Amino acid sequence: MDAVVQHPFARVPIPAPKGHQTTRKPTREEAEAAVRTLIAWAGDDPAREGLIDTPKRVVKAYAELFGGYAEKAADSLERVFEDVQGYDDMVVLRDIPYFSHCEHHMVPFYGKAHVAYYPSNGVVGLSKIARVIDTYARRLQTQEALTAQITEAIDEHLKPRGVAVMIEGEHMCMAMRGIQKQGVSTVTTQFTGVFRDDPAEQVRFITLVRAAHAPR
Ligand SMILES: Nc1nc2c(ncn2[C@@H]2O[C@H](COP(=O)(O)OP(=O)(O)OP(=O)(O)O)[C@@H](O)[C@H]2O)c(=O)[nH]1
Repeated sequence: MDAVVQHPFARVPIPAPKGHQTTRKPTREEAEAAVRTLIAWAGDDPAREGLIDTPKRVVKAYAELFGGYAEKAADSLERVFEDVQGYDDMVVLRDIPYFSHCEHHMVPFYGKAHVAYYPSNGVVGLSKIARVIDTYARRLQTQEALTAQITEAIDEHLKPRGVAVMIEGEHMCMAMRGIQKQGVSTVTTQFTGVFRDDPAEQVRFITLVRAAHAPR
């Protein structure tokens, strides 16, 4: 059997060709060869003109689409603004777009994320919340794990009085293949602190999120 490598960011061992070291990330050339194999397996000719550079492009695209493995949410949440001049109510960011890939089929799911927290030790820059979402979305995910990881990162690093995260997603693995149901929206939520303990806080969060979608 081929040796197995444990990529530092991978959750499962990656089969490696014989003779390779056992603890390294596959090279760009190996990744490109894997794309050529998939093209041929799908039934096309990886050597034809239109496809000749495709493995390079795919690997470059993967570096971007899965760039979240090389990032830490903590880095985005490091800088806290403590002087918020008396503000201690809910901060809500709604309709943050995200793109991710399901870990089952490696096809996209995407939609909107809504995040709220009650500051206790200060606030973070608004863009940093969106960065945390991207750090986790740009990995192989389930929507549930994505929701939990975003919630946990904000809770752990900001230590607010509570965090609420709601994610809406359409999964291409359900729309383009398999059951082929288009337009299905999956909604996941996770709450900590006051949001978890007080259902009225959940209602307030959901009301504020929904207000964005109310007809004008
Ligand atoms: N809970 C959850 N399931 C997901 C997510 N993304 C994809 N799935 C589901 O993962 C399941 C994988 O099921 P399997 O039976 O192992 O794979 P499959 O034969 O391709 O299943 P079908 O999609 O039903 O054709 C499917 O039901 C997908 O809809 C996600 O984010 N969360």
